[in-house]
Amino acid sequence: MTAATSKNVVVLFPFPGHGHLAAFLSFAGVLHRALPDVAITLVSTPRNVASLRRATSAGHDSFLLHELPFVPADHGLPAGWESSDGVPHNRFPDFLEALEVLQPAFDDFVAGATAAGDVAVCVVSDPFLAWTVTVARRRGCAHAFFVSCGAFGSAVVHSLWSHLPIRPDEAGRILLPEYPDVVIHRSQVSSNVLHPPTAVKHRVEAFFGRQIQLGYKTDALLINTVEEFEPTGLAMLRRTFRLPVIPIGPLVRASTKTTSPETDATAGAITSFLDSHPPSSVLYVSFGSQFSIQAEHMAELAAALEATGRPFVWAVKPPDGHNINGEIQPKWLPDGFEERVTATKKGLLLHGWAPQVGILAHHSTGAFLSHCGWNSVLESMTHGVPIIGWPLAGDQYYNAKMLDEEWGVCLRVEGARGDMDMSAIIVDKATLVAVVETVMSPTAKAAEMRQRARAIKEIMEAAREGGHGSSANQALEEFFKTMKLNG
Ligand SMILES: O=c1ccn([C@@H]2O[C@H](COP(=O)(O)OP(=O)(O)O[C@H]3O[C@H](CO)[C@@H](O)[C@H](O)[C@H]3O)[C@@H](O)[C@H]2O)c(=O)[nH]1
Repeated sequence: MTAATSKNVVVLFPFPGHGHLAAFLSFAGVLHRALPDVAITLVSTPRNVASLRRATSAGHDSFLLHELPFVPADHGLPAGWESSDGVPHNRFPDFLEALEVLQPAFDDFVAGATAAGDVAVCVVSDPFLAWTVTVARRRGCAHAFFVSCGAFGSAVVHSLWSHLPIRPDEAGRILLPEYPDVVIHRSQVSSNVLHPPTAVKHRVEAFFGRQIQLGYKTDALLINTVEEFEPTGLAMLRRTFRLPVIPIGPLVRASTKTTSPETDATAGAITSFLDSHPPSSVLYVSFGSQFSIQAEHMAELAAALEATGRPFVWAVKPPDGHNINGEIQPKWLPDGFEERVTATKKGLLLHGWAPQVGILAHHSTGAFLSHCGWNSVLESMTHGVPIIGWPLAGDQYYNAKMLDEEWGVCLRVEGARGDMDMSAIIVDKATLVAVVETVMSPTAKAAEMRQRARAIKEIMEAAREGGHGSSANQALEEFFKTMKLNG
């Protein structure tokens, strides 16, 4: 691939949430390596730009940052609410609507970028910021969505959003008109999108209605996935959108180096814990950067982990309804739980940010109990680690469904299907013990899951950017052609 002239400008606009920002950062890195002379700018609100700047100082120095003015209080949001990570689920519609007001400032920025005349400006945004299409069209720019979720999950979510409000049948089944083969259960969709309507649901419906219509006006969909890993989901999206649907993945963060005495100490403790256990014997538990399980489920999970006696590393966060970046209160875990598992060297509780990729890369990690956020899915699959799926919201249900039904690499926790605000979720100690034992003990199912995870790992390795004939390279070429960038 030859270098482009600096007359190419790519403007990347991620949705403000950790998983989305991280995926866009990886994408920026890939773009820069493929076309070093393209000017890449990441655009976001002040706090997110500050966090991207910190990431920049850790090695991403290949792009510029641009800050759009955003004051949460102007939209009735508490100070600091600039990232979906800190926004409680019942305020999510407020957050989504607030971001729509960034449009005039973004328009000014794109107008400035195109002012030079002979510059090709291309806008790549998150689908949650679909209004960027309007700006791109107004300013004569190419536009693509970069979807940091998987293809199957995106197709299902898109279908659900296209038919709001959702009316399950008497058995709780939801049929997707575009995809008659896919059946979703009522407990696998957010209550925000279910019939009967309420004032909040009307707002969510109106927001998604706007996104859906704009979604068809883009030039391409870039998906952080791999053709051979998600043929069904990609085919579904291509059928629906009739646009280039380009699997650009797997974009997965590298296992990062530690940068402070504090993180060095944590990393050291994790490594020595993992080193002290046999290969594939440790269960890693994490529910991502935005979600947490309910308080009663935390207690059941802790009791189950202790009962199995299987070694585990748990990136533990306060339960749903609390600040998930806050301290763990003793009442959320069984009495003396952490002290006991630490003393017996059976468990390691990680408070704060866990070095997830490093843990998944360690040979002692045997399975991942995960909410099935797409980044976690890709990180697990690129390291050949099978998943115990405990989805909590949105695409996570469909990611788990795809991994389970298409690949047999994920065992879903029975009963963990309800969304965050449904009281009818039943996940108890016995259920959790059974599923952990199935995956962590030498069962036929566990062996099969490991073998399938290894097969997916190979697919991911073959696809990765850089290798000769890699499908990620082909995808990039297709992207450059569609966006009319010089490759
Ligand atoms: O202690 C932690 C917690 C998280 N992570 C990282 O944070 C990311 C989490 O991403 P993901 O697994 O996708 O979960 P969420 O943060 O919940 O991601 C949101 O965004 C995803 C798409 O980008 C969607 O698939 C999810 O449903 C949505 O919740 C991953 O890279 C993890 O490695 C850590 O490194 N340490």
